[in-house]
Order: sequence, then structure tokens, then C-alpha cells
Amino acid sequence: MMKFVTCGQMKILEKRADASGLSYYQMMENAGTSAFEIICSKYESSIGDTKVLLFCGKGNNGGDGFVVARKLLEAGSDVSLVLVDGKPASKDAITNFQLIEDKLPIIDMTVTESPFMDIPGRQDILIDAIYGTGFHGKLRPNALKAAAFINQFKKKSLICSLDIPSGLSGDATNFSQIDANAVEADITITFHNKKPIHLQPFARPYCGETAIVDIGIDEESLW
Ligand SMILES: NC(=O)C1=CN([C@@H]2O[C@H](COP(=O)(O)OP(=O)(O)OC[C@H]3O[C@@H](n4cnc5c(N)ncnc54)[C@H](OP(=O)(O)O)[C@@H]3O)[C@@H](O)[C@H]2O)[C@H](O)CC1
Ligand SMILES: [K+]
Repeated sequence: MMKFVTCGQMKILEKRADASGLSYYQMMENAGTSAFEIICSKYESSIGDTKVLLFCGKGNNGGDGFVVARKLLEAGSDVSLVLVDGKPASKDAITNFQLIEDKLPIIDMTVTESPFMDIPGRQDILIDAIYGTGFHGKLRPNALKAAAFINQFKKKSLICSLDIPSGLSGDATNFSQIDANAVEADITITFHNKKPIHLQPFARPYCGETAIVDIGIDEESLW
């Protein structure tokens, strides 16, 4: 297997996997389930006793986050959800949001003026599911606020990014192509294979440790 796949190659692989019978929905389920398992293995105490703050965007990275939230809720964790760009917009993310929306407190940054005012200062785990391979450009005001809020917990809580720390472009090869205010994760859980950004020394303070999880794609049979 190659050392990485670009974001464009990843989209092709997902499309071919879907066409050969592994649905986008199943890939999201696999991504979220494996991310949940990694988070459990990283967190030393019982996952059921943890307080978790999850930040989701409106694309499929957010969808992965909703799957993680469902797994955490099933395990007994106290999970709160922040919708950074409002309600989800992609089909599978909407389905996964509907499975949890009445089961946890939700703060929608597009309608709340001071979104973090009532959030307790003690959080055990913060999960960044704002943007993944679909990110482009720089962070806009809501996501900037969310990233700054998450980064305040650095060294106090476990910060996990799903696929790519939000604010980094997956294919960036140069510091000028990323947002310097991106999420600074302790661990980045990436899907199927690393993306170019995970191999860049300048991105290391944002990615932290990178863990790769299998989402069921058999790459060799798809190229
Ligand atoms: N394909 C699948 O089913 C699977 C995907 N996985 C996960 O999904 C992401 C990729 O998902 P995608 O929806 O393509 O992209 P993102 O969720 O990363 O982001 C798209 C949304 O973000 C908006 N966006 C992008 N840049 C910015 C920015 N600078 N400021 C604000 N908003 C931004 C974008 O809006 P547009 O206006 O550009 O359309 C989208 O709304 C991948 O990383 C995986 O985590 C699963 O793992 C497997 C199945
Ligand atoms: K992310």
C-alpha cells in the first residue's frame, strides 16, 4: 500500500467502493465505530464516566462525528454537541444526526450568540469533526471560534480530530496553505490511509499522533 492517498484519490476510492457494494453509509459507520474504539483505547479511565464535547461541521466529517456520538452515548458518556455551521447538509450525515438529535444537548453556533457561555470548564475529551478532506481555504468566524475554544483544553483534556485537524487542507505541502489557527489535536484518527498533510513536519503540532483506521475499503481491488 502507498504511504498516503491524496484527498482526490480518497474520493475516487470511496466512490468505487460504494459502486462495488460498500455503501457510503457503511463507510461512515465503520469510520465512526473505529474512531470510537481508538478513543476508548486512548482514554485510560472508563469511557462511560467521561464528559465529551463534540464539534461537527455540516459535511461527512460531521457525519463521522455523529456516529462517534452515538457510540459514546451507548457507552454511557455525557456528550454535548456543537453544530459549528448549523444542521448537517449531506445525506448520510443527516441520517446519523437524526439518530442522536433528541439524546443530547445541542448548541447551534449559527443561531446562538455566545455559544460557549454555559459549557462547563471540565471536559475529558474534545472531538473535532468539523472538516475533513472537504476543507478548503481558511477557517471562517464560527470555526475559528470553535478551534480556539478546543485549543484552550490542550494539555488538560484529550483532543481528537477525525481524519484531519480542522483548518488543515489534506493535500497541503506548505505551511502557507493551512490555517495557523487550526485545531491542535493530541491524536488524529484518519480513515483508510494517511493524507499528505499527516506526513508534513509543519503539521505535526496540529495532528499530534496519527492513527489510521480501516473503513473496509479494499484498495488493491479498486484501482
Ligand atoms: N464520502 C463518505 O461518505 C465518507 C466520508 N468520510 C468522511 O467525510 C469527510 C469528507 O466529507 P465531505 O463532506 O466531502 O467534506 P467535509 O466534511 O470535510 O467538509 C465539507 C463541508 O465543509 C464546508 N467547508 C469547506 N471548507 C470550508 C471553510 N473554509 N469554511 C467553511 N466551510 C467550509 C463545505 O462547504 P462548501 O461551501 O465548500 O460546500 C462542506 O459543507 C472525510 O474527511 C471523512 O471524515 C467517511 O470517513 C467515510 C465515508
Ligand atoms: K476534523
